[in-house]
Amino acid sequence: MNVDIGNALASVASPGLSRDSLERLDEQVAVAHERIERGMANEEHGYEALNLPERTDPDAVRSAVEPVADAEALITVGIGGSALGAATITDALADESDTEAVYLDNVDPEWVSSQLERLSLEETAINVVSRSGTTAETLANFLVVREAFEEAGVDWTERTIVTTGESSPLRDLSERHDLPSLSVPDGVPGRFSALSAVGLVAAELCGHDIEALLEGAAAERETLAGSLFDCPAYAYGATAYALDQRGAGINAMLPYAESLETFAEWFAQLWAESLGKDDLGQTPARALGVTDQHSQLQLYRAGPRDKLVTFVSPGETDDRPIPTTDVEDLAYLGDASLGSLLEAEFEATEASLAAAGRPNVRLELERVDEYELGGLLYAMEAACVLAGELYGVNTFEQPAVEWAKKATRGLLGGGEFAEAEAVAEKTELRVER
Ligand SMILES: O=P(O)(O)OC[C@H]1O[C@H](O)[C@H](O)[C@@H](O)[C@@H]1O
Repeated sequence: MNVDIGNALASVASPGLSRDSLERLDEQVAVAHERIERGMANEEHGYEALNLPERTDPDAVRSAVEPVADAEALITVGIGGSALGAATITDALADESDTEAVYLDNVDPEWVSSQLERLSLEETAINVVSRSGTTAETLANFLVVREAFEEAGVDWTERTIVTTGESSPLRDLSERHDLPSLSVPDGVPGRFSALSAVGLVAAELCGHDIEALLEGAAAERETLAGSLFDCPAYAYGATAYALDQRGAGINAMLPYAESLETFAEWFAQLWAESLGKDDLGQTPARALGVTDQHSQLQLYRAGPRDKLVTFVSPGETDDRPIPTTDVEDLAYLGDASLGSLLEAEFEATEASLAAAGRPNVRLELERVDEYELGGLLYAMEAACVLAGELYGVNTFEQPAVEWAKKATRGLLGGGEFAEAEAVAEKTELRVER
């Protein structure tokens, strides 16, 4: 992945950066890099995620998937970090696959039922993924899926893979039913686990080259260096952090490929859960080029000066010519293709933001394939770890999420009532029709 931070500089942007301020920040980047390398070398919690390109064993993934290799669909039952990495990969590469990847993360009953009703369950495999093995949504959806298989007369134990952490209730279940199981590696938080078995099971079953994903990530790992001017991932992380310090508290992620829409969702969890603590952090906003040019661009160019826009250029794509027409007003489209139109819109939008003094950064892929995608995921994780060091927060915890998790359990009678009572006692100000 390459990164162009030119449009984040003060000459064109406000709240922009100057080259001098980036050079001063680079001293902090050097210190942060040493800390990151030390954490990786000592396999410390969180930092260990940046070792995944060397640690992940593609053969273990392949043998777990083997019994269901002919499945027409794979239901991944998981949420947050246990679903979004895998979904980013299979959505980005969906065109190359005959196997449908379905993700049951939400517990919206109508949606879950509609998915189970439309799939042919005897041709479907299940991967239940939870690092903790205790997430209510995942366990509830798994129980529902299991029951649907039983009702359809399909032996779910023949079609289920379990991906979980070491001391998890799901591990006991996989042992009891002798299910193929994979580990969420120790020291790897869910949102940093895309390049472990968590992200790779669906990719493998859908026929993607998981080695190439890891190779792309390993190549990015090689670029980690003590200066933001030598390392694209750090250039991004440091620029995003520095712009936030100047008021760009929102980071709008704007990939210019339909296939990368889920990547923006994955990035949102990574950035929000990792950096949003101690009253600090930068709010990720999900967007899609060119669609959001026609819905959000007005705000990005002329609204509050509180945003960084991150463009993702997908590089080479299959193209499709635009047919010629004798309608005079449309003649300019005559020599164009959908691809060249998309590219022109991308450049025009970047320039329009820059001209209005709105900072933006461009992440460049050569194309959307396994290698480039592995590099992009790794680079964003490294960028996030660097940003966490610069903010001085604990990047790898998410204590604020736990409160609501416990309260939900409490409301359902599963203990931890202190939080549940707080929910029940909330102040109400209802306006009724
Ligand atoms: O993998 P699990 O333990 O089921 O966790 C799934 C998700 O749960 C919570 O919402 C955490 O905040 C996320 O970071 C995590 O990815």
